Amino acid sequence: MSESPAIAVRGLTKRFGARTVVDHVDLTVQPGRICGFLGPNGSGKTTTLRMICGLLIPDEGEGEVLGLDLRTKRRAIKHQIGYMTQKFGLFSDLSIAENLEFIARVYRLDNRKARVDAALERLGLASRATQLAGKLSGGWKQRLALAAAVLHEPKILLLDEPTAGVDPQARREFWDQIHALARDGMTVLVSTHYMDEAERCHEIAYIAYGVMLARGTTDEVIAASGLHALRGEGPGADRIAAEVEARPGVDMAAAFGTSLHVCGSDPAALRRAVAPWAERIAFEPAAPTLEDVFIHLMRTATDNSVVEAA
Ligand SMILES: Nc1ncnc2c1ncn2[C@@H]1O[C@H](COP(=O)(O)OP(=O)(O)OP(=O)(O)O)[C@@H](O)[C@H]1O
Repeated sequence: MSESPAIAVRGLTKRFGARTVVDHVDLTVQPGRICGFLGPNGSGKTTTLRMICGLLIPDEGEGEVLGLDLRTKRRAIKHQIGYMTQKFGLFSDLSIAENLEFIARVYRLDNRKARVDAALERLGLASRATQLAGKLSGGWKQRLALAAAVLHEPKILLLDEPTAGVDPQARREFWDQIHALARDGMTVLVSTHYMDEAERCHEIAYIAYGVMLARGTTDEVIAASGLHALRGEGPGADRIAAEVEARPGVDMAAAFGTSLHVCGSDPAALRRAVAPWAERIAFEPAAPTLEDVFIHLMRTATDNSVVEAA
């Protein structure tokens, strides 16, 4: 397919004072794709997303968003962005429909009734339209926030940790909605700390301390990490994580239930590391997880926040 990318940015950089919080980030995302941003707290995920969407001016870098020049067409780009922030404001004593109507009026949208009805329908809110927003559970509130973010039918949706504190069922339903929007052609950028959410993205970008360290589908990111893992089962396997992790060749070891998950870059060194326990604990090759990769990347990245403290 020769479709132009929804987002194609190069060398995006942002500094706050002496500190570079986003350092020459490149990113290309095709239309209708869901791209997840992961990384430690304060790593520049939100700042990167906000620059890409024209909400923040980069200090360096260039690119096109929806075919528009990021440096000169930020206003036009912003009009085509829907942004759901970590904290969204709802009027708790207005109903779901009234909240959406209010937002439509504030943003001076045309065809307000049709837009509100379409958003209610699209996000499965129609049957609850008259319910007061203040009485909604966390999951439904997120859904209302999502409806508000897409009311103007943006081409790009920006979600900043959209399901923090929401239960697994509501999270799953929320993500079904995100996929439905992407199927209709919306490009979605989402920051998250949840592995299950990362796995629901078409592709992910891992940013640590402003630098993009990994990019691709989850399988590609895991394969590119070069990590290997072992799973240990046997008496006391869940109690030796700290000892195993202290051995050379082990990146990390953690108990999962009664078993032990061990991971590192060199399979032979991993085997040597667990040899002292091999008589009572059976170690079998296991698939490294996305979490293994992220922890590995985080530990090998340089924390630039110390500059700030200096
Ligand atoms: N307007 C600002 N002025 C100064 N520093 C800022 C500003 N906005 C963000 N920062 C700093 O830049 C760094 C990156 O912040 P950002 O919110 O992009 O990180 P993040 O990866 O989204 O973090 P989290 O996962 O905690 O949401 C942080 O140290 C933050 O304190």
